[in-house]
Amino acid sequence: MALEAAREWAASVLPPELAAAAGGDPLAALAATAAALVAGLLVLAFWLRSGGSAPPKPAPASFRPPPVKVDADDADDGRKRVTIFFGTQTGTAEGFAKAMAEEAKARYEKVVFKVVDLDDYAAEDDEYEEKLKKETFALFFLATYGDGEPTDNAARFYKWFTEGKEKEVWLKDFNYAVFGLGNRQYEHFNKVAKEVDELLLEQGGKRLVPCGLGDDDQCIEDDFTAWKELVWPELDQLLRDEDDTTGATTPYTAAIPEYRVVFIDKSDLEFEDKSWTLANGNGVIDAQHPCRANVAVRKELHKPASDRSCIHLEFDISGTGLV
Ligand SMILES: Cc1cc2nc3c(=O)[nH]c(=O)nc-3n(C[C@H](O)[C@H](O)[C@H](O)COP(=O)(O)O)c2cc1C
Repeated sequence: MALEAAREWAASVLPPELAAAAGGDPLAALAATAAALVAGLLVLAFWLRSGGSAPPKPAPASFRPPPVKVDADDADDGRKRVTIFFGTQTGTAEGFAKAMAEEAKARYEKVVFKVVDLDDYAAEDDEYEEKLKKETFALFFLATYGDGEPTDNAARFYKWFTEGKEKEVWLKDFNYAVFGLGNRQYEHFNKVAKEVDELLLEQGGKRLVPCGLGDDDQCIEDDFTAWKELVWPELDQLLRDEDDTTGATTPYTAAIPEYRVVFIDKSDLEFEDKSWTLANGNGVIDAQHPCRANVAVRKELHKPASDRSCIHLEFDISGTGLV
């Protein structure tokens, strides 16, 4: 009887769909609803006891910024640094810059020397000023072409440097020297080097020696050697520590490409090897991939009374692919 009364009461309080889902028994539906409610309350109580926070998410994979690659030459280890820039078209300025660096490394063992292609120095023009401000010792090897134009790899720097800004003093503690590569036969002899040398001075740089004027109409190697002899005493003062025992006359290690010179008497040749003048087997011919060619003209430019020698050579480049 009491069970029947409870069933009637349950039917009056529960929606008919729930009773239908429980097989038409409102009391069973009520019991199932109560059980679900109790289970929900238990989960809620457990969640509140655990501090009410959301279930922990899986820990994100730890993020580490990619390691910054520090060039050993750029690390700030307190050592003095010299940057040797080059602007070249056919490789001579680059060869001189590398030769200078090699010799300087032997002279100043504690100093870091870096040879830099001017094109690679800054990705954007804005970076030139920022980067140059951090330089303290800089050497420039700059060739001139055309109507006193810079080489392709120096063109962007030269435009920025000569046209871009007002000529106020912005270089501080910037010791520099410039060696120009040119040819006196041209109207604008060494214009690029002279211009850069002058502007660096105007803009606050400290010129160590007069601009070297290499002339490949004569012996440009001699000009380079003479200029270096002026530079070393200046660098000695700036780069040598008191405890530096490295001798000033450390032998010179050339980094410029070396070639073997073989004198052949034609009468010794059993047959004339025509393949001598053919291309070098590489896709390109440059300072690193030279090709063979016969000497067509050889003249000593110095008079017999001179204690120097400068030889004018003309090569027969037919068959090399250069013409
Ligand atoms: C086509 C041409 C144009 C040149 N124009 C000039 C010039 O205007 N002024 C100058 O002093 N030298 C000029 N030179 C000489 C070069 O600057 C010189 O040969 C230099 O040593 C080249 O250096 P690099 O091998 O580093 O490019 C010119 C040479 C060539 C082949």
